[in-house]
This record gives sequence, C-alpha cells and structure tokens, in this order.
Amino acid sequence: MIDYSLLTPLGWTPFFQQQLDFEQFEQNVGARVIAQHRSQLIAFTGEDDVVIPITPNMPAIVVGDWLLLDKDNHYVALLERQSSFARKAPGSKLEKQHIAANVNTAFVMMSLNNDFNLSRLERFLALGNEAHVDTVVLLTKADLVSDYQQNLASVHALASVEHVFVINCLDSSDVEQLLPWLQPGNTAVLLGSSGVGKSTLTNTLTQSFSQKTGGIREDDSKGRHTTTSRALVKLPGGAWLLDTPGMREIQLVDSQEGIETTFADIARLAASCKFVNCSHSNEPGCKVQQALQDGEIDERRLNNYFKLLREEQRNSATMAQKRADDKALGKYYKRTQQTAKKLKGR
Ligand SMILES: Nc1nc2c(ncn2[C@@H]2O[C@H](COP(=O)(O)OP(=O)(O)OP(=O)(O)O)[C@@H](O)[C@H]2O)c(=O)[nH]1
Ligand SMILES: [Zn+2]
Repeated sequence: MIDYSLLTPLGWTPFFQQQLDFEQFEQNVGARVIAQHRSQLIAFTGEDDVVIPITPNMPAIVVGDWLLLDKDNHYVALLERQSSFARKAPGSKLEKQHIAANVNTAFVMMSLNNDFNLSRLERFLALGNEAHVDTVVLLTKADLVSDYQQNLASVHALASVEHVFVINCLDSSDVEQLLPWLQPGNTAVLLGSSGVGKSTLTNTLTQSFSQKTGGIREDDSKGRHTTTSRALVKLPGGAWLLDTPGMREIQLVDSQEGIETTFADIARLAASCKFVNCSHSNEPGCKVQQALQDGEIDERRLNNYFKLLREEQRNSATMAQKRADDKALGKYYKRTQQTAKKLKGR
C-alpha cells in the first residue's frame, strides 16, 4: 500500500498520486530511483534500498523516476514524469538520452572569473527551461574577483532569469541563501561546466554528510564487485541533490520550447515580423533586426539564439532521420525474412 509518510519526504506529490488506480494504491509500494547502473537500478522506498534488475521489457528508467513495485519489490510500472532532462547522447551516437527525472530546481552555475560566458549560461538555461524546472543562477567564485558588478548586471539583464545569487561555494553562509529551493522533498540539480564549483557546492551543502553513505555493490560482467554511490543524495535539510556526470556535456535536442523560453524577448519579437517565415536577416518589416538596430537587443544574445536553434534543429533532424532509417531498415529485414520463408516453403 502507498504510504505517504514514507514517500512525501522523497518528493512524492499529488501529481504522482493521481496516476494510480485504487488497486495499485492498495497493492503496490512507491519507490524512487536513486541510482542507475548498466544492468540494474537502485530504488529507495523510504525504508529500504531495492535492487531492480533491468529487463528488456521495461521502459528506459532514469535517476529520479518514480516506480511502482509489488509486495515482493518487483517492478510493476514507471510513473509519468513531472519534469525530465534529456540531451543528445555524447559522441557520435544519434540518440536522445534522458538523464534525470522529477527535478524541481536547476541551479545553473557559472564562475565569475575568466570562465564567465553568457552564451554558455543561456545554453544551460535552455536545458533547464526545456525540462520544466525552476532555474536559479549561481555566479560562483565571488571571492576570487574584485569587481563583478558588470557581469552580475549582464545576467540580470537576461530575460527569463528571475533569481541570481553571487556566492563563494566554500562559504556556508553564502550557500544558505539557497535554502528556499532546498525544502524537504524538493529535488535540485547542479548544472554547469567543469570547474564552476559543483562538487564544492555539493560538499558545502552536505557538510559532513558523506556521499558514499548507502553505497551499493553491483556485480559487473566479470563477477567483480564495483561499489557505486547514489546519484540522488539527501541533504541534511531534507532536500535531494541529483549528482550525475551527465549534466556536464550538453548538446541540445528537442529543445525548441526551452530555447524560446530562455530567449522569450527575441521569440516575441520574431513572432511579430511582417513575414511569417522571416529568417530575421534582411527582410523588410523584421522586428528582430529593428530591435537590434535600436539597441534593444544585444548582438551576442541574438547570435546565440540563432546558434542554439540551429544546433537543436540539426540534432533533432538527424535523429528523426535516423529513426526513419532504422524503421525502413527494420521493414527491409522483415520483408527479406518473409521472402526467405516463402522460398523455403516451396
Ligand atoms: N575560491 C573559490 N574556489 C572555488 C569556488 N568554487 C569552486 N572552487 C574551486 O574550484 C575548483 C573546481 O571546483 P569543483 O567543485 O571541483 O568544480 P566542478 O564544477 O565540480 O567541476 P567538475 O567536477 O569538473 O564538473 C576547486 O579547486 C574548488 O575548490 C568558489 O566559489 N571560490
Ligand atoms: Zn524577422
């Protein structure tokens, strides 16, 4: 039976509750996926860690997902996600890869020193907006720079950025400003490129809390034991921090909505151009070019908007093509097999 007192601290909400019918409510238990390995998942019921072998008939499940289990802790169903992070699979693979589910807040991190780069920040914001999570910008390493006012102002000037904090990741009183987003049951993720301070902030947030607690042993294919730590870490205040390496290398895919939200100011202008199919380069009546000339929008930001849209379209198109190719290839094999059978039957 679903036990709210166990699940609410893990992030269970009416959104998940309403997906159950009476029988499921009575007969199943809920569990949240806290770690994901090649051949098995680890889910937490609020009382126990449960090892769930991954079988071919299960849908793709990621860290943060909610599962229903039967009384023997066997997998029954995956619940619909409230939010979901996806990216283009790294390397040359043409696949969309889900990374994490049911996150409430993304802390988008950027350091104030030489690595400060608004276009990179916009890319991570688009990812967060696409996933339908609250985004909070953290400008880190404030202690290493003498004057950050201009950089801070340039972040405040970005449309769609609501919350910005300037922090030293090593300073717990700075980090305390984030507590409103770290309430019990809330799930947060740290986004940002290498070196911005994700591990440092994680350590400050967890203080003496060891990430290794609850390490799970998994047999690898060679029969060796590999100890892996949780990807979903409970913070002392009761929030959950998702720690997955997949959040570092980001290529956008199927993210048009996230990009439009991040660049809402430009998207709004673009929608009011004279021609519906305006490319916003040199058409008459282009509101985007007009705003650029009037100094209402920034050239860097406009170029980045176009760049991210192009990247998103390219990735989505190649993936759609691959899906179509795979389907066609599948049909071809099926036809060949059928022909072979017929010939055999003669
Ligand atoms: N002075 C200062 N140093 C910081 C701050 N944040 C991070 N650092 C330092 O910057 C270096 C990189 O920080 P990490 O926390 O490892 O960065 P990361 O984002 O986890 O990097 P990856 O693991 O590569 O993704 C470390 O030496 C940290 O001590 C900060 O706010 N102030
Ligand atoms: Zn236009």
